[in-house]
Amino acid sequence: MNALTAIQPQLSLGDWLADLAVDALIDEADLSPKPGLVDRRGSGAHTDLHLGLMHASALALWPSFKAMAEAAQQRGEIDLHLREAVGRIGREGEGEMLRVTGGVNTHRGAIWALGLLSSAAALDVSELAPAQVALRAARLALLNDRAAPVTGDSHGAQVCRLYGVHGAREEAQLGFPSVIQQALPQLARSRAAGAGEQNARLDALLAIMTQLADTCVLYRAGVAGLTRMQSGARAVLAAGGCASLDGRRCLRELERDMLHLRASPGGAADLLAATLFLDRLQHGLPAQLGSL
Ligand SMILES: CC(C)(COP(=O)(O)OP(=O)(O)OC[C@H]1O[C@@H](n2cnc3c(N)ncnc32)[C@H](O)[C@@H]1O)[C@@H](O)C(=O)NCCC(=O)NCCS
Ligand SMILES: Nc1ncnc2c1ncn2[C@@H]1O[C@H](COP(=O)(O)OP(=O)(O)OP(=O)(O)O)[C@@H](O)[C@H]1O
Repeated sequence: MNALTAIQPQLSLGDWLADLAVDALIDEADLSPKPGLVDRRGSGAHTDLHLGLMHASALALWPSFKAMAEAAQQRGEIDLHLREAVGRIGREGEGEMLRVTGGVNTHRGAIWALGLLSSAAALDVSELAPAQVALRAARLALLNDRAAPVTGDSHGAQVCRLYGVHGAREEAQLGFPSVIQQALPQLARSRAAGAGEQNARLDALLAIMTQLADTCVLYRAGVAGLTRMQSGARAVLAAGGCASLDGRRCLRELERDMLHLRASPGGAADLLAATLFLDRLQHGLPAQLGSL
C-alpha cells in the first residue's frame, strides 16, 4: 500500500460494473451525429427527450446496475432465484427512471440489456470475453420470471404481434447477436481502418441498424421506416462508413428521411450501449479488483 491507495475508497465489483454500464449509456447518448436519436446536437425525432434527461436517467440507474451485479455475485449461478432477483431490481430501476424523468421512457430497453449483461459479467470474472458474457446473459433471459407483469400492451409487444418480429426480449435470449455478430466486429474493423473512435462507434451503431427489427422504429414509422433505416445504414457502410465523405453524405440523407418519418432507432441505441459495455469489459478487471 502507498499513500495514494491508502486514501482511495475500496472499489467493489458491483461499483465497477455499474460504472461501466452508466459510462456506456452516457457515451451512447453523447455520440453524434446519430440519425433520429437524442445526441449532442438535439433531440432527433423525439419531443419528450433531451440530452440532459438521458444523462440524468443514466446516472439514476447506477444503483440498479450495482444491485444486479451484486445479486449475481452472491448467487454465483444462473437459476430462477437470480432471474427473479434481477427482474425485481430491473423493475425498481424502471420506476426510478420514470421518477427522475417525470414519466418519460429514456432507458427501458437499456435497463433490460445492460442489467442482464452486468449480472452475467459478475457471475464469472474469469470469463469476460463478449460472447461468453452474452451467452450467460442469454441463459438468464431465457428463464421465466414469474413476477414479471404481462406486457401485452407495451409498444414492443404490440409491433412484435403485428409484424411477427423479434424484439428486445428475444435479442437477449439469443445472446445479443446484433452486438456479437454485427457491432463489435464493425467497431474493430473501423478502428483498425483508422476511422477514429467516434466514427468507429457510429459505424457500429449503423451495423446494428442494418438488420435489427427495432420495435421503436416499427411502432413510430411502420415497415416503411424500418426498411429505410436498414437500407440507409447499409448505404453508409457501403460508401466507406462515417469517416468517409461519401459515407457522411449517405448518413445525412438517412437522417433527413428518418426525421421525416419520425423514426428513432432506440433499440439500436440500447444495443450500442451494450456494445460499448462489452468492449470495455473485455480488457479485464482494473488493478484494484485484480485479486477477486
Ligand atoms: C424486455 C423488456 C425490454 C420489455 O420489452 P417490450 O418489447 O415488451 O417493451 P417496450 O416496447 O416498452 O421496450 C422495448 C425497448 O427495447 C428496445 N428495443 C426495441 N427493439 C429492440 C430489439 N429488436 N432488440 C433489442 N432492443 C430493442 C427499445 O429501446 C425499447 O425501449 C423489459 O422492459 C422487461 O421485460 N422488463 C421487465 C423487468 C425485467 O425482467 N428486468 C430484468 C432484467 S434487467
Ligand atoms: N440516444 C437516444 N435517443 C433516443 N432514444 C434512445 C437513445 N438511447 C436509447 N434510446 C432508447 O429508445 C427508447 C425511446 O424510444 P421511444 O420514445 O420510441 O419509446 P416510447 O416512449 O416507448 O415511445 P413513444 O415516445 O413513441 O411514445 C428508450 O427506451 C431508450 O431505451
